[in-house]
Amino acid sequence: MSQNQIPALADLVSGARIVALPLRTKFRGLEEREVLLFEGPNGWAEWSPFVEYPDEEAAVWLAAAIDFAHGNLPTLYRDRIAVNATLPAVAPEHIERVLSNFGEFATVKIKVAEAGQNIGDDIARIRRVLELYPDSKIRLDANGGFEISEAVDLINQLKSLGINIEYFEQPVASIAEMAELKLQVNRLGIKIAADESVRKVSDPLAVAQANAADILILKAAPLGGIVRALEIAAEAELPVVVSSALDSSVGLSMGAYLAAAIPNLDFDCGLATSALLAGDVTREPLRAENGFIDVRRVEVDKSKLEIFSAQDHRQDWWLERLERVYKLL
Ligand SMILES: O=C(O)CCC(=O)c1ccccc1C(=O)O
Ligand SMILES: [Mg+2]
Repeated sequence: MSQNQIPALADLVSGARIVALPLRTKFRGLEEREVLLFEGPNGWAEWSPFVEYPDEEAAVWLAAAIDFAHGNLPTLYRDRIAVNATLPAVAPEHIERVLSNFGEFATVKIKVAEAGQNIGDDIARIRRVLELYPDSKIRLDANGGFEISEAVDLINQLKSLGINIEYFEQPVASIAEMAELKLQVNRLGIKIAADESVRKVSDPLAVAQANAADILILKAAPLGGIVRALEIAAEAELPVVVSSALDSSVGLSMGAYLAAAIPNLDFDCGLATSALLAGDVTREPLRAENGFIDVRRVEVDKSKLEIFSAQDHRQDWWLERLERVYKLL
């Protein structure tokens, strides 16, 4: 981004709106999602690095948000995006309720490898989803939580149950483990997708160069924005899936623009997560309808900002974080 497209810090601070959105279901251990919103010439943008992220990482998310509010927008190839339902690592008895918020969908991403759970819990979750939605495609996401042997164990157990998966997202943590696991399971017809190995490493292309993934998950915010994410997609020469980070509809709109700007998009995208929120910042949320979300900007609603306004000390925390992180741009 060129310097002249970066707004002054004082303008960012005075225009910042900070909300704490309630979740319907705990996700990543969270019951509320804090996000900072601001408006630029293009419209609203969201800055919402998770609170534990260090400033250097949060700065990449800020560059992405500023670019979406102030920068040039890409050429778009489509005006709606096919999306998957996202199922947190809930117990089987909660699955029907959680998935009912997503409307119709063809694909479910199921979280596995949750701390404190075991592979039996994962299998039970997967089987319950297929009981409720026998025709849905299933993908798994372990957030790097498995050892290689555990991932292989889960894959083999699913095989013996006759359950096919579309792909397995970040089953293990490191690129070296991803490469080794991919070798083992590609033989069984299982594809490996990289998420953290793209967005939480110094070189987002390293996992592709190491032949350690079949698919890349691309998230606009942690990659520094739509332009950078598109470059990665073009250079990696792998199929990509655009996903999000439990954003408000404003953050999801950036994901929708990125997904719309990818020339070849063959998988459903992880952009239906507004269904996990019990509140949003707009009267017209980017909600999946019949398995698609629109590609459009989102208008923020003043009364929603008030209803979900974060507590004073959290506002202060975010504004101080913004001032520190801005200096890193
Ligand atoms: O990809 C999806 O289906 C939704 C987004 C998602 O799973 C997610 C949301 C917040 C933080 C991390 C992740 C993740 O993909 O690991
Ligand atoms: Mg993931």
